[in-house]
Amino acid sequence: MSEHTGGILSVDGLRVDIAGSRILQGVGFTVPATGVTALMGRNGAGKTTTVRAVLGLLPDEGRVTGGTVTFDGDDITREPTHLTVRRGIGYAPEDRGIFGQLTVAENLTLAERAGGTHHYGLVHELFPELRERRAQRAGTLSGGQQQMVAIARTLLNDNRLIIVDEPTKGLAPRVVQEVTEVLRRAAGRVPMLLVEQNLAVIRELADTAVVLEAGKVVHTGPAADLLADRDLTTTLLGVGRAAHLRTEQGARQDIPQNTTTEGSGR
Ligand SMILES: Nc1ncnc2c1ncn2[C@@H]1O[C@H](COP(=O)(O)OP(=O)(O)OP(=O)(O)O)[C@@H](O)[C@H]1O
Repeated sequence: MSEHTGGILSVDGLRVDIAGSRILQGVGFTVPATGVTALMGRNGAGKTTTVRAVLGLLPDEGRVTGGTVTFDGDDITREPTHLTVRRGIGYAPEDRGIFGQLTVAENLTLAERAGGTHHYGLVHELFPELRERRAQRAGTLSGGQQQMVAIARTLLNDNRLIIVDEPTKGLAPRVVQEVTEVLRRAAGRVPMLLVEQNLAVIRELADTAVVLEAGKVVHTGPAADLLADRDLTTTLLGVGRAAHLRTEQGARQDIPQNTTTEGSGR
């Protein structure tokens, strides 16, 4: 765990252009070295672009045109992805990034980072289901189980931060609940930057909230304070009273679908 007082990850004045358009307009926030930091914002606000810029994974037509990204005190702006990842950053992308034709065990083996320790004991302690299903093809797992594989892949290596992009997007409420539990187990072991729009998930997991709007940070603070302020969540996230009520009443039993993204199934 980092001793760096400024947080494990700092993004400062980050500007990103994609295909000639300015997508990030000077994004700045710090991810504390403990707990879950939620990166929130409406569709198209720039959440995925932010995490992809941090990881050096912008599309070919995208580039960082200003600002800095610092990990554990080191400047990693524009660093090649393989070097950034080796510093100890795990990433579960929005599409989960798992290989459907391969087994659970093969998916984990492929995630092993060369030269490091591989924490199979931890993965199987947190997710015993994956040991039971090690011979099953990942593509035949449920959505919740697939997300478990994606998170397990990040915990397998010596990571000091894991970044998880919209793990509940498009999932049915019951599966959202399963994925929330998976994330909770992971968050007990390593700090997490969680891109998420579902307020019930944020309420369950997040310590800190960072809200993006049109490529800028428009709010940073304790997640509980943001969720307690209905006017603010309505203004920043466009969520109405109904979402709040569902979140408050059903956070444990029946977490609602994404507040701004409808979806169903896996
Ligand atoms: N490859 C690309 N080419 C052109 N524009 C892009 C590209 N990738 C992202 N953008 C634009 O950048 C903006 C931010 O997109 P981004 O995916 O970062 O938002 P987001 O907050 O993650 O949204 P969502 O919740 O819908 O995933 C959007 O307007 C999007 O259209």
